[in-house]
Amino acid sequence: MVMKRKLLITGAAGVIGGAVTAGLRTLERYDITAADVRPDEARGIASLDVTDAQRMEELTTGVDTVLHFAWAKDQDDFLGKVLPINVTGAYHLYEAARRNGVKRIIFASSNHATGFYKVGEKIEATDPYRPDSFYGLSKCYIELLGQLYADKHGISSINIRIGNFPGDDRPHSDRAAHIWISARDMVQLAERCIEADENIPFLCLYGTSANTDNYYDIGYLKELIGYDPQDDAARLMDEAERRHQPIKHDETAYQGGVTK
Ligand SMILES: NC(=O)C1=CN([C@@H]2O[C@H](COP(=O)(O)OP(=O)(O)OC[C@H]3O[C@@H](n4cnc5c(N)ncnc54)[C@H](O)[C@@H]3O)[C@@H](O)[C@H]2O)C=CC1
Ligand SMILES: O=C(O)[C@H]1OC(=O)[C@H](O)[C@@H](O)[C@@H]1O
Repeated sequence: MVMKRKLLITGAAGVIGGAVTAGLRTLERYDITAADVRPDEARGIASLDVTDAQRMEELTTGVDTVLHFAWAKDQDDFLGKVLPINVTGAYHLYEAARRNGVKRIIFASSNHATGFYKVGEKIEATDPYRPDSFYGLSKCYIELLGQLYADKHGISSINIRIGNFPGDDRPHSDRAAHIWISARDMVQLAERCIEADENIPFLCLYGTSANTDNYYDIGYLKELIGYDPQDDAARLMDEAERRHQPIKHDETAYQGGVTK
């Protein structure tokens, strides 16, 4: 009998975690534990509060790869949410992973880790951080937590700087056209990160579809991990225009969509 790779997906009741869990389940190739602070028996989602170190320890037992999508929103409440829930939760995850011999953690980072690069600048995933908010800064911290555990404990850490993934699977704004990722591309990217060479110790990458107007050049990911995105925001925006669906015109000076 072929042993299936054991995955833990956190934040599985959420927009991205839900889509990735459903997509990976249809492949029938993985043994998946899905978990969220909002458990849902009907959807096969167990209970996990990322601030509960003991529960994290239980759920990572015997797991090969964790996909970490759990996140308490209210992005810039540094003292109320970012630090006590999201940063602390990531710490518990890495610690539990270390103790339980988890091989790889795939973390849902964000374009906001580098959101203060100017629109028009072509950036690479190895360029210096330019967080545009406490939210973006917390993503930088957690990416580097991954670097620490990769260097010190040999846990392979892949940080996907996700662009824009709205719940209804279509881009809604001019800015989204540069960073959007479709559900099927997100599932493919997650699967490619799970399957990527086990000797990759640490990797940051931008997670977008094959958008005509992408801020980032992601073409190299095809050779590196086999990511071959199928969708393009420009195509869907043309379609939206034909159907008179509203598109927000929200171009800003900075890639994260922020103003000073
Ligand atoms: N949707 C987007 O456009 C982007 C999302 N991301 C990142 O991707 C991840 C997922 O985002 P979404 O699916 O959009 O968010 P979401 O809010 O739909 O999903 C997050 C999930 O985490 C769960 N959660 C909250 N607190 C928790 C806790 N203490 N313990 C366990 N689970 C908890 C929530 O119940 C929710 O189901 C987040 O880390 C987010 O920062 C990054 C860039 C873009
Ligand atoms: O930049 C964006 O569009 C997205 O980036 C993120 O990191 C957020 O989690 C998401 O709510 C935003 O919509």
